[in-house]
Amino acid sequence: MSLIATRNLTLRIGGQTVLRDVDIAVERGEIVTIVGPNGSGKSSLLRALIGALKPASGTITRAADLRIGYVPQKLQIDATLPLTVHGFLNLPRRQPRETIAQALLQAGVTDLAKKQMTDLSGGQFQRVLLARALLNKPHILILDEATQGLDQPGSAAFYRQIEEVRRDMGCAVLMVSHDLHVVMAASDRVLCLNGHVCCEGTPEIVADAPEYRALFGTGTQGALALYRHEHSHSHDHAHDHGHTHDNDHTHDHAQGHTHGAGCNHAHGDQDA
Ligand SMILES: Nc1ncnc2c1ncn2[C@@H]1O[C@H](COP(=O)(O)OP(=O)(O)OP(=O)(O)O)[C@@H](O)[C@H]1O
Repeated sequence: MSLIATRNLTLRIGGQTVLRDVDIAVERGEIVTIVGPNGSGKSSLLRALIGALKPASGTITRAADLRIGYVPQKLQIDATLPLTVHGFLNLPRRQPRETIAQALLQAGVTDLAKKQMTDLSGGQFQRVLLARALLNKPHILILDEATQGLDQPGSAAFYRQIEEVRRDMGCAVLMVSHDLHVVMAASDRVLCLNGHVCCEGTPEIVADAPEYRALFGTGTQGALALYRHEHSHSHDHAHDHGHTHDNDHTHDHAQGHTHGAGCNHAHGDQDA
């Protein structure tokens, strides 16, 4: 059984249909990325999955006792409010010190506990949000454009952390991202949304799909190929999708046609 799945999910906000007849499913341990233009319903879909938005029609099925860790797109913290990272992670419920330490470790920010939330850099802030989402040891992590505002090395580092979390905790990851060439390479499956599911499959299949190209053009192809090389490793999946691994280990060096963009990305990725 899937961790979470929708069937003919239709969402309406303020009388407007923002998503129509969406069928998606996330399986244990896989990383699925949702891409799509602004206003295509990505955040709304995530909000429905976490139970914050009621479907107009269709169903959402969650595995029994499913624990979800959610990283929102934005979170405003009052700049005048003194609040340490440790204090923030104790909201709204007090957590054992050990649990907080473990979550900070998994998010790659062990040294931030005593810092003020308002003193964090954008990248540190996102990792603290990630730590918060990890507190309840989720079966699935749901991230809504978690790297918004980060530079490319920062984004690449963040996604690598996500891959590490997946490896260590075995959780599935469902994320929305605009960092197409970075995130697609870190994903087992990509889903392209535009009011409905336009296309889905491995990053390569989606990048080649006419529907995807019509929305995003072909600009990410080279960097994408380079990233497949950078990320060529085996995942410890609790399950295996034949269709998601076909191209995982294609090691064609893409430097020839990706050099300009690819060097920066690869550098950021390795430094992280
Ligand atoms: N609270 C709201 N009130 C009114 N309309 C909303 C609200 N939230 C979302 N919408 C509308 O629903 C549609 C889908 O928005 P959504 O935020 O899900 O898209 P998105 O793909 O996540 O966009 P972006 O990439 O810009 O974050 C848009 O037309 C948006 O204007």
